[in-house]
Amino acid sequence: MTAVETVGLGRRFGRTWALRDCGLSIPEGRVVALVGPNGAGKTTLLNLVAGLIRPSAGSVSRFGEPIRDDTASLRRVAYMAQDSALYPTFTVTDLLTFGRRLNPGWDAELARDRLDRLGIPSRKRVRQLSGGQRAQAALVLALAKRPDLLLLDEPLASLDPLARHDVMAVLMEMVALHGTTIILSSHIIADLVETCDWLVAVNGGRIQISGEIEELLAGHAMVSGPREARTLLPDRLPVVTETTSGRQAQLLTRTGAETFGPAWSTRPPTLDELVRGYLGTPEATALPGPTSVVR
Ligand SMILES: Nc1ncnc2c1ncn2[C@@H]1O[C@H](COP(=O)(O)OP(=O)(O)OP(=O)(O)O)[C@@H](O)[C@H]1O
Repeated sequence: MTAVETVGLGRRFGRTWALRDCGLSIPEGRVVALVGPNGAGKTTLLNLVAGLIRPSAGSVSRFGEPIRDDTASLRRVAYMAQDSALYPTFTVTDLLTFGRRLNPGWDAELARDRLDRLGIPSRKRVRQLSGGQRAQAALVLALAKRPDLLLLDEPLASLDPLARHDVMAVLMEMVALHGTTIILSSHIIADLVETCDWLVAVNGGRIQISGEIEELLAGHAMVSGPREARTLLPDRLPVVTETTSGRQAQLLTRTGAETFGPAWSTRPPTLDELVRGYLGTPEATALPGPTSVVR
């Protein structure tokens, strides 16, 4: 089953398109890394999938159904927004009471255990928590709802490295135990490598990549060799991006494990190299179709 499907999805603010022609099909049970530079359209996409804003064009469906405002549909989704707007005068206990009353499937044990483990005192008010503690509390609210689809907008941004690692482990547990589909945006690719198995890259309001990370890595190569041997590479090589450093040239290509003679070495890219290669070349795309061969 598809967890999220968008067809020709677009959202305009005034005359500016924040997101355009977005076609995505994300299978259930995936942990999706949503990446893109500042202002790319990531939050806009998450807001559309959460149903917080309406499309200016196209459509979104979750679990095969168009987004509706009814409680049954909303119950399946949790969204932790970037600014995790928690009521500042609420205590942590108030937040949990609020969560329990609003959500029939509320997992009180999960919420309590996690807050205890994080050492977040339940008597403290939201405004007395640190930025990282507030983010953790917001995440607890999202997790304890036990959603089928969990949307997280930069959940790791205010967390220290250990906390980031811990959050990713909790997300993995959610997927393993409940088959939750998770879409999380982040600027720190290293945090995503071990956990995410699907990549969506947005750039300038357009989707550049959407696919299984393993397949994407296997379908690309880092090709390195001496600059002066550049002419020995095939003319029609699908190059995503090319950099030179001293006498060395390095290309990210859509060629998989091909080899190009003794002067050139080929290896699969890392996730970071793949993402940087595409985001640095906004016109490149790894989506299927006639635009997929870059140059
Ligand atoms: N409510 C709004 N009114 C006007 N413009 C908006 C609004 N929300 C977003 N935009 C514009 O839409 C574009 C995409 O913004 P969005 O917040 O989706 O980007 P993002 O990828 O989440 O960025 P970041 O990584 O900086 O959080 C930007 O140009 C932004 O200025």
